[in-house]
Amino acid sequence: MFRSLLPSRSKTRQTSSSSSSPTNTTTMSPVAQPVHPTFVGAIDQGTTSTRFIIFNNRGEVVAVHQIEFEQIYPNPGWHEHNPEELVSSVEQCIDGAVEAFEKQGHSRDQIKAVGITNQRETTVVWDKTTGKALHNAIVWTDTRSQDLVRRLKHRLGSKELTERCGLPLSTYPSASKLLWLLENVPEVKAAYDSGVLAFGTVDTWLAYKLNGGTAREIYVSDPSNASRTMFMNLETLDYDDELVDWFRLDREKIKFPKIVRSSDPEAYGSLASTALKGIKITGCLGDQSAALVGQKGFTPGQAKNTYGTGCFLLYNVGDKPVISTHGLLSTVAFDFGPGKRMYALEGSIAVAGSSVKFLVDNLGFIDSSSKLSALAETVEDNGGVTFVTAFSGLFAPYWIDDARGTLFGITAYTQRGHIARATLEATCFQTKAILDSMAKDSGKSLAELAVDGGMCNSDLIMQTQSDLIGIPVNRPAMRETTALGAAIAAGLAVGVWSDFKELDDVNVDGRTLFKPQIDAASADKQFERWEKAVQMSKGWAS
Ligand SMILES: Nc1ncnc2c1ncn2[C@@H]1O[C@H](COP(=O)(O)OP(=O)(O)O)[C@@H](O)[C@H]1O
Ligand SMILES: O=P(O)(O)OC[C@H](O)CO
Repeated sequence: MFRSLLPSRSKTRQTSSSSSSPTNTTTMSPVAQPVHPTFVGAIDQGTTSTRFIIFNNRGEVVAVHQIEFEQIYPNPGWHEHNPEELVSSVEQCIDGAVEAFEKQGHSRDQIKAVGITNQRETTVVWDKTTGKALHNAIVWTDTRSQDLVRRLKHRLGSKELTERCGLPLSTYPSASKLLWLLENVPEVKAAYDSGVLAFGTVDTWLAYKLNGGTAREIYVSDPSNASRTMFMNLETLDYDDELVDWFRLDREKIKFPKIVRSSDPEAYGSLASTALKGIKITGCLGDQSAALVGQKGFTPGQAKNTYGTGCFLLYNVGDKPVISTHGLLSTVAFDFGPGKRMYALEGSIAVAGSSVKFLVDNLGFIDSSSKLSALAETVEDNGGVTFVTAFSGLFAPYWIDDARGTLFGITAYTQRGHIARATLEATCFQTKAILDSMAKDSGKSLAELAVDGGMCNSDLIMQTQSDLIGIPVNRPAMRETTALGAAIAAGLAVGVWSDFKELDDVNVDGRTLFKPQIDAASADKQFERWEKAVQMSKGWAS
């Protein structure tokens, strides 16, 4: 039953070329000048890769180091990461980026603070007396808790959970992953019974380990991460005893991280090792919140859609949570202190860039993600093919846990290009469904969609998206918005920026606007077909 904590198999390749492709790279750009003497570092620990990026105080990327790490799929629907490898990938990225930074003539003490942003919900458990992980991290996409969730749905009060924590009972949040570990892994249960079990999302694990683990015992999380567990009350931004009790967990036996602000000069400690030893960690945001901050979505009504491994649309709804009645999540956008705490409505798509990687790694259609568009452009349209990429069931707005990936419309006419097109369209269709739900929940329609994330490098995907939703799609030139958000959170805590206003000029140049090129009637017709396919994909994993 137990997966061993496998040794690192990550590869690091260094190059001096400037590239935004998701390979293992160190990038040096000539933007930093002596007139901008302060810098902020950002750890971006995503689902498929880790990056450390050093920004100057104009929000420009000065140095990057990126490493892809091992994806562990022990069984169908299971997805794990080695927690030690996540930490070592961060450490290597810090060292690699600092090396590139110093080669440009800068000194590491010009880096004033470091922020963390991370894949959310992914669950790590460790022994607080040894600091050692007790199991591989269970990744947010993992569906092994499906049966457990079905059982929980029969428990009295299951329908009321969402009002308090903003999330639906599903395999996605951390709660069901933690319960699965307690039910299925004797070491985890033994640690719980003897009161030494520590639980955390990836932010907590990284802050703990980067501070030196048991030496300093930093156990913290920010509200944008803690709001993904199902244990946090959205109003109080603290753990809700009734929620924890509902999951039948004993707070005496399990160490939950303290929930602190997303930007804080002291709470997150400092780096105990690496080239930046002694530098404070002063910002922390779940990656989707960080992207909203990096797009400067500080005011209600602003939204962004991030096309990474999954795809996540966050819409700033203001300083009060809005509970969706149309399949969206309610979450904390960020907490930068009084008057600067915002909530978001979220549309979560489990499979986006991972469907592209599926064509590359599993089916060998192409040899890199960046070639998907070229393959899709070998044909004029999808040739009647629809791909419901429900590898982890379907998340928002459908929440169909027994759907699985299904290809519709295959004929002898179908070419690889048609399947490539259907793959990229799937994320765009699901985004359209989410925007429709958002309009129903908020009573407003978006005028424009700000985008980022690896998949947005494809012009074809962005054009398809704009065509299907009928509004312009606005893509920044600097696409590292997630890391920028973490840097902003960290920089605000130490005065690199004193308020949001100072960020007005950050990341505004060189944006590309994709405008709709098809009429609404043909977009609607395509969308109807997608909705039909979604309904037909139900029930496969029941
Ligand atoms: N040009 C491209 N076209 C389509 N997909 C791409 C392209 N470049 C990267 N991707 C996809 O983007 C994803 C990586 O995006 P990224 O934002 O780094 O994700 P994460 O933060 O989840 O690790 C990968 O799944 C990859 O397949
Ligand atoms: O790795 P990403 O960028 O797809 O983001 C993962 C999310 O945080 C999961 O909720």
